[in-house]
Amino acid sequence: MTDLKKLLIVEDDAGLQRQLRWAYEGYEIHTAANRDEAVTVIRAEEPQVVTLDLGLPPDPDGTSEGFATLETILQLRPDTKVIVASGHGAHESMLKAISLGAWDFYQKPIDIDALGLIVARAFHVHALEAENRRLAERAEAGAVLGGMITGAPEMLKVTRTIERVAGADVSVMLLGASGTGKELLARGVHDASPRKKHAFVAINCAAIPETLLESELFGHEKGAFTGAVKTTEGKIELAQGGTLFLDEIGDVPLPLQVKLLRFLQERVIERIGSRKPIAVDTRVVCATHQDLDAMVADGRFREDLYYRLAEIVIRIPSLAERPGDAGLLARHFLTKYAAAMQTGAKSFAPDALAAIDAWSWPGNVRELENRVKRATIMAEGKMVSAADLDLADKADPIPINLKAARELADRKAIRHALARAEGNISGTARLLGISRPTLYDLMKAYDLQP
Ligand SMILES: Nc1ncnc2c1ncn2[C@@H]1O[C@H](COP(=O)(O)OP(=O)(O)OP(=O)(O)O)[C@@H](O)[C@H]1O
Repeated sequence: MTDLKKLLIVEDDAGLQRQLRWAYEGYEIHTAANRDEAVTVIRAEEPQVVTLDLGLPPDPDGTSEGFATLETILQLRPDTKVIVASGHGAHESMLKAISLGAWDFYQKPIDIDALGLIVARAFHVHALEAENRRLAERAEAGAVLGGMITGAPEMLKVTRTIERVAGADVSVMLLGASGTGKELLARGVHDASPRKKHAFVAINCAAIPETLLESELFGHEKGAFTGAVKTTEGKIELAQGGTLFLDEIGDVPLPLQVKLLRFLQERVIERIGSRKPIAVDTRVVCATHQDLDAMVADGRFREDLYYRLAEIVIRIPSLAERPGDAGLLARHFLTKYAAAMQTGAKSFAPDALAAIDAWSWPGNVRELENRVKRATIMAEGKMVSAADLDLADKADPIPINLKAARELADRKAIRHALARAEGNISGTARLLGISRPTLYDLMKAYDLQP
């Protein structure tokens, strides 16, 4: 929406309409003499403020058409500030108008100066509300949980869950595909917890050879094995007081699972080559992209360890399951890498945006970050193209069409409701929250059978 202040005057008296039109300065004025004209202006111009005469044709001496117009305006643009005018002594009509959502009222005959003040205040409040909404949207769609960029409700739900569980000293298991941000979220758990002043220690159990993993985790004494030239603390010990993040927990071999379980039960470790127990107070967060339930079922992962690690289980949606996030993250990474590498790339060309939206992102955020980083270097001008992202020809040829999307959603909901109501039309309409005639119309339009 533009910042231009647009005022719609709905008034059927041509003389009064003219008088009002010239009474204001600094606004773009539109006029309407009846409901239809008002609706046309609301749709086309989206005025922030409307003055509405309740006595409109075909009921110029009553209020019915005025109220109907008020309701239509608020249905179309609920944020519009509607100031209602009515004849002297029409106290009840005013109260009704306010209860229907009008912002303010004034009584005829019109006092131009007083009305001018009400209109100016309405614009002011509208601007404040719009700014508030913008700020709230930015906060929602921006960085959450220190550094997580998301605007997707699916992911915001995850971050809120994490914020809630961070304070309780429970173990957290993050399940999600590679590159979905599990490590970032594990860090989020740590940063939002009372342990944040202590260390966050991460170890990727899949990246370390089996033979070294035990020593990495538990540490070793000097001379414990060939090559152990000095005593070394393990990652568990290093996370004393803080948080230990065990990435790819599904890759821990069974013998080491036993040792991990013992640590989680007794909260003590022994370095390799030592019998001295060392008490360690650390919170464990783990993650995996594997199906741990299946691994437990066929004996590849210990069930008792699973329950120790999974006091809270959080599933991280893939990037494809978070509509809109790919574009948001792409812009974030473009800004970041263009600044870091001092390139001229500033924005995405339309074909790049379409490709980003349509691509399925099998490698999730990591893939997106890599593609944008590469594209920032490859782009020749200010615009990053789909080819720079190596996504040319990969955009979905189906254009986004809201009508088609709505029809699909309608069909799905009606089919579900019909199934639940066992084909009963009244029951189906009730479940859907619509009237029977509306349901009949929709079923006819979509050619659906009960
Ligand atoms: N929502 C996000 N906002 C900003 N950066 C993100 C987001 N999600 C992931 N990243 C970045 O994407 C990269 C991959 O994320 P991360 O390492 O947390 O994923 P992962 O799920 O732990 O991956 P893997 O399972 O492969 O270890 C990192 O550079 C991370 O900073």
